[in-house]
Amino acid sequence: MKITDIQFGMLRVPLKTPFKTALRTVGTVEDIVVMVHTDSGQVGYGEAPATAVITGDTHGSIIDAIRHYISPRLIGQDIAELNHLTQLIQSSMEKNTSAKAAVEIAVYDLWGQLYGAPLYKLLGGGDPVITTDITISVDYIDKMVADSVSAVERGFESLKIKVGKDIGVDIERVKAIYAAVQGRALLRLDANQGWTAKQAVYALQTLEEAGIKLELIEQPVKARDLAGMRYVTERVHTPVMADESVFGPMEVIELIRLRAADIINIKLMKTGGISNAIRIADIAAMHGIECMIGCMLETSISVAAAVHVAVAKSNVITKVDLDGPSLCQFNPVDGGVIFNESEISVTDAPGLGIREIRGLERLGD
Ligand SMILES: C[C@H](N)C(=O)N[C@H](CCC(=O)O)C(=O)O
Ligand SMILES: [Mg+2]
Repeated sequence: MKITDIQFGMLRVPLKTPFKTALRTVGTVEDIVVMVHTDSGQVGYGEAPATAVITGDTHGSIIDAIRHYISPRLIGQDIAELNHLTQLIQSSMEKNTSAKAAVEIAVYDLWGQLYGAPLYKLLGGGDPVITTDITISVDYIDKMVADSVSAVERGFESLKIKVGKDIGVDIERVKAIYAAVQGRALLRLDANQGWTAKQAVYALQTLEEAGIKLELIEQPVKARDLAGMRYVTERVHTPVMADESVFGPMEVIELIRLRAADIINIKLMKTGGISNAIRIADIAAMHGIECMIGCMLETSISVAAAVHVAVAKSNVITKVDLDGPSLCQFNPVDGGVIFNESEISVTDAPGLGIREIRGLERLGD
C-alpha cells in the first residue's frame, strides 16, 4: 500500500457552549482535516487544530508544513514501513507538531487498515472502554457551579475546572464547585499558565487547608518556567501535572530529571503524533510517572487516535481528558470511536474505523 496523494479539508463544528480558558475563548472548532490517499484506494484520516497560543500552529502553517515539507517526503512511500514513515515526518522540519500529528494519525490509520486490525490492537491491545473527564470553562462562579452540576448529572465523575484568571476568584470558584459536587465527582484544576509560582502555592495551600481534596493541578505557571513548576511541586500535596511545559520526549526527560511535576499530560498535537506519544508513555512508565492523555479543541477524528493510544497504554496513561467530541454540537464522523458522554469505546474496525466525514470543505492546491 503506497501513498499517492495528501489532500486537505476544513472542518467547522460549533461548540455546545463557548470554551474559555486563561489563554483564550473559542466558539467553534475549526480544524484542518488531512486525507492520505493510497494506490489501494484506501484513505487514512488525520486532523490538526490551530492552537496558536499553545503550539504556535495556525491553519496556514499546518497546510504549508504538510504541503511543502511533509508531503513531498511521503509520496510513493509504503505504509508497511511505519517506523521509516514516522521518522520522515518527525525529521521533516522543526516544531509544527500539529501538522506532523495530523499526518502521523492518518498514516497509523492506514497501517491498521493494511493489517485489517484496529489500531489499539496493533499498539499492544487493552480494555476497549475508557472514561473521560469534561472541561468546565472559566466563567462567573454561579455559571461554573451550574455547569459542574449539569456535567455530574450527565454522568461525568471527573471535572476539569479551568482557572488561572484571578487568584482570589479562582479560590472561590473551586470552593463553590467543590461544595456543589462533593462526593459525586473528582476535581482536576487547569490554570493554563495563569498563575505565578507563589500564587499557585498560595491558592493550593489555601484549598488544602480548607479540606478540599483535588485530583491534580495542571500547568499552574508559564510553560517555560520549569523552576516555577518545581517550586509548586515541592510545596503542595496536590499532584502537579505538566501540560504546556512538555511537548516531546526530550522535554519529558528534562522534566523528570528536575522533578518539576508529578504527572505528564500527553497530547498528540504537542508530541507531533502517535510515535512520540508512545515514547513519552514508555519513558514515564520507566520512571514510575503517571500520564494523562489530553486533547485540544479536536473532533472525533484525531481524538480517536488518542483513544487508541490510551487503551493500549493504560498501564501508564491513568487519566483521560478526551472531551473534545463531547464539547461539540455534533459528531461529523461516520464510524470510528464511539463517544457517549464520559464513556469512550473503540471498535474492532480496522485502523481508526472512520468511514466518512460529513460537512468537510475541500481545500484545493
Ligand atoms: C479540551 C481539553 N479538555 C482541554 O482543556 N485542553 C486544553 C487546551 C485546549 C485549547 O485551548 O484548545 C488544555 O488542556 O490546556
Ligand atoms: Mg491543559
